[in-house]
Amino acid sequence: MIRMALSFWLSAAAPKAWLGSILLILCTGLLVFLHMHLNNWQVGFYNHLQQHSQSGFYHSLLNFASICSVLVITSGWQTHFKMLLQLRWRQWLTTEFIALWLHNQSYFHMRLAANAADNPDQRIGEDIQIFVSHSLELTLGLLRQMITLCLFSAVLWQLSGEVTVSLFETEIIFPGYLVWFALLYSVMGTWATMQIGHPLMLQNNVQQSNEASFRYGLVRIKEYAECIALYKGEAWEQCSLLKSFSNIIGTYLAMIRTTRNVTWLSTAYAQLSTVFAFLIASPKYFNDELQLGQLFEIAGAYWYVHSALSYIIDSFGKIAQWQAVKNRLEEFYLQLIKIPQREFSGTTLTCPNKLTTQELSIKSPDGHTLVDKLTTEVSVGDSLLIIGPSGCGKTTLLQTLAGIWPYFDGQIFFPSEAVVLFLPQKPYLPIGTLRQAVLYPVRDGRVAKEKVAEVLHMCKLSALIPFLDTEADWSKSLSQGELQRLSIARAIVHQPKWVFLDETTSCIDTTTEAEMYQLLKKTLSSSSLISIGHRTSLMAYHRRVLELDGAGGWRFLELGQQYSK
Ligand SMILES: Nc1ncnc2c1ncn2[C@@H]1O[C@H](COP(=O)(O)OP(=O)(O)OP(=O)(O)O)[C@@H](O)[C@H]1O
Repeated sequence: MIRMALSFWLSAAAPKAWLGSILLILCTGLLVFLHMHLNNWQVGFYNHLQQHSQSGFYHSLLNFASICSVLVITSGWQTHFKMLLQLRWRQWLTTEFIALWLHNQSYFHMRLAANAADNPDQRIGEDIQIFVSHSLELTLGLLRQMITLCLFSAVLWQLSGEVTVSLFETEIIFPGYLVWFALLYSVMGTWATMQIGHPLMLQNNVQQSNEASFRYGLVRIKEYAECIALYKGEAWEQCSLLKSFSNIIGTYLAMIRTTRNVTWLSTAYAQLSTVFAFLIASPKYFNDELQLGQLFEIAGAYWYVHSALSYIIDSFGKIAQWQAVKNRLEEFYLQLIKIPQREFSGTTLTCPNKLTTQELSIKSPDGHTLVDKLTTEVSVGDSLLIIGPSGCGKTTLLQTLAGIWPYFDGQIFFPSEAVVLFLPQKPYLPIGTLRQAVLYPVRDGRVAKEKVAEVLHMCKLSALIPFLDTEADWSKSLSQGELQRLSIARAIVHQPKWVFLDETTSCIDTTTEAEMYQLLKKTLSSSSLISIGHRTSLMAYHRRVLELDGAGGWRFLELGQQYSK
């Protein structure tokens, strides 16, 4: 995941990425340098105070003002460059993930996969944003602390001088003893924090999933508002939502406990460290080896070295959250790049003017055989009706022909170079104008408005013509029958050479259904028609009928033979 995310700096957006990064690093380095100046400034300031030098005091304040003004301006620019780089990185990463998700119909295949990554919407929408912002914040923080550590360790080493410890009549000299104290103190603190705080990483991961599931539950109520209202299922939905929310509460309570323990440790650690430097440097001060200004300079340098070394402790919450979203994105990314490489035993080849299957066997995800060794051929202009009991695999057969169902053996020769249109069982309309809905999935407006209006009129949808340019979520306001007739209008507008209809007229009365099929036959006279349906009346519009029995068996019915199911 990290390697994938870092390829932003090698992508087409690399010039902007590098420019932003360099400016950000320069600002960060300059800020540390200015903080070092401020620490050094303390020497003169406190010494002037100690010596009651008023002119020296004012001179120090003037110096302070000039350092601070550069610091303020640099801080502003650092924030600006950081946010800009965050935005560009997120934009690039989101575009990559959307492309991967939609590429090779991975969004569909992922639904079939066992242990598929949950809530891809949250992973693309929110996890990427957190990943990018935390990655930048943590990297910049690390960089800042490393520069701080290098600069201030040198200062502290010089200021510490040497201490001599007598051990068994041997004198041991420790140079830079304050640096060693800071190192020891921080290593102990970091180790203790990791011990206490490590559950936070897993808890963050679980909480991201809980939040996503809860949000999904809320969205489903919006989506299925009509069904829930008709069933009066409010109590059930409320119970289900509260149950989902109780998972959030449970994990959050565990997070509160872990965070409280980490806070106890980190606060005690930070408070102790403020007096620690004074404590170890004070003997020299009381022996008049140091002035007050120098004592403050040592304490300041110690504080910077100590805070650089305590980076993991200070950023622990952020690191835990970053780790959680990184894992979630990694899991999602691995599934997305593996799906197109999955091994299928069946093959689909291109063949002009003919749809052929050779020994085509289709299985359900749990291994149940739906169709066994189907061999058939449909020529251009021909028509075929597929029938069979509910759940026998009719839709799955169509999905296999369309190339989106992976569990099949045998060979399919599919006329994919010709214009092919699948009208699925559940009509789908994108959010937009009614004209866009009819033209879907074509985006451009090559088809004239008058032509679309004429087709709507043919499909008995004249009442919708005035709304052709009205934007709405049309699938919410149209009836199921209207949606199905709109699908037929779509087929007429696109003029496919092959049209597959999966129970496309199941919600339409038989008289209108007959009219729609006659219309299709007339307007798509040279096209092949492959339909799925339960009504025997549909047989009249197809030359052949294929019956599936759901246990793998299949047969072609003779014309006029009664459908027994
Ligand atoms: N995404 C899926 N995951 C698991 N099982 C599935 C999936 N899609 C279909 N199936 C199973 O495959 C079998 C065939 O389903 P399919 O939708 O093809 O039946 P059908 O004949 O079209 O039914 P109907 O006439 O009711 O629409 C069913 O048992 C169904 O549960």
